[in-house]
Amino acid sequence: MALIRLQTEHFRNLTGDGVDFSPAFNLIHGENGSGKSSVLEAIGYLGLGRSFRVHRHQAVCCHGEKRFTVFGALNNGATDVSDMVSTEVAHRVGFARDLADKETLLRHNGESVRSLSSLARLLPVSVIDPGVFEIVGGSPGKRRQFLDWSVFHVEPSFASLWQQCQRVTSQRNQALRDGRMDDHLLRVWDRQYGVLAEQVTEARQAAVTAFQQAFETLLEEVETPWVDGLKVDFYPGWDVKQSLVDVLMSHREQERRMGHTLYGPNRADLRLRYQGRPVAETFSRGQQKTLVILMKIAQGMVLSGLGKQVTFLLDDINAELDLGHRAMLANKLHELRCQVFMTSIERPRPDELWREDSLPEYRMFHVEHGRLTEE
Ligand SMILES: Nc1ncnc2c1ncn2[C@@H]1O[C@H](COP(=O)(O)OP(=O)(O)OP(=O)(O)O)[C@@H](O)[C@H]1O
Repeated sequence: MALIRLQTEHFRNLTGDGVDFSPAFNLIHGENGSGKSSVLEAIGYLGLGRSFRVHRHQAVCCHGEKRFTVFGALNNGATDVSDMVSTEVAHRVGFARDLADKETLLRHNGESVRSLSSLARLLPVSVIDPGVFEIVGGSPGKRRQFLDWSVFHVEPSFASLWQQCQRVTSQRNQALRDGRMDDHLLRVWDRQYGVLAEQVTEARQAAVTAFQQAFETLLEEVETPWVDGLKVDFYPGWDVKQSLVDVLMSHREQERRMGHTLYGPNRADLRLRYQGRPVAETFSRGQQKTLVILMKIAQGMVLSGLGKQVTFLLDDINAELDLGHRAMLANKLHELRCQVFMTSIERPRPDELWREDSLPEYRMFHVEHGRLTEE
């Protein structure tokens, strides 16, 4: 599905006029501080239920207002190229947040919805902003987030499984910190944690395998000098030659000393290495950004194989990327037949990104003082 209409109320500096989008490419340009990232952030709310820039809803609510809303209309998704550009509305979705009573209201086709994941399933949103560098050089948690995004979209029941696993982890942590807790009770938590950990890891492993296949195919197609020697490996959070329960037993004292769980899916990671060294230590900024965008495109390929269309939010495409890399990525996104929102300060030149005979369907927008208008 693709977002074909957006309307906001009291969202940052956006004036909120309804705007129609292309189900393919949307190129948005405007000066610093005009509202480009805010447009992407508002779209992100419909697919993520939160901001991808800040932790608190309060920050995105227009100064002086107490409530903000984001409404979107989605088409019915792409089963072939002609469907992909369909502008017929199939779903109406909404997100509203009241700051005073701290209440979130979610709507789908006029009805209230309780869980965020039902909105997220409709609009899989993949964000490419300055935060992507954390996927390479940040904590393992950032890479788990990256991985779990595709696990969730491949297997939607993963969200509640992961929630249960996190609940048991925090109860177990509490038990580890509580010196009076006897070993018998801790073993009960271990067993529960072990069962959930196996299920989480199985779902993650399946997603990683599908991702690795897509990523390899993609790397074979692109001409980047660093393609050979690049490895993305999944570490489940413990050495799976042993059962997690055994690992926990043999590290009981260490975990008691630290006061939290040291092994299991909450420690999983994706290890990115180039010629045996961490990518974060060897790749330039431009190479890191290219790598993460390719990884996200590979996730998009996996979802596309399941009949789901990803909406990519690419904030400031020009930063760190030369024209050659921008064009390569724009072409790959075009081949994927996904929806893309791309921002830049300068007006983009489609003829620089795509050859004339392979120009995608696109719309061009300008943002000025929070007002988004089609050119
Ligand atoms: N809660 C808010 N209420 C009103 N205005 C806000 C709020 N938060 C941010 N702004 C303003 O909204 C404007 C748009 O910010 P945004 O980050 O979207 O700009 P941008 O076009 O992406 O800029 P840049 O090119 O510098 O990244 C800024 O001028 C900012 O000061």
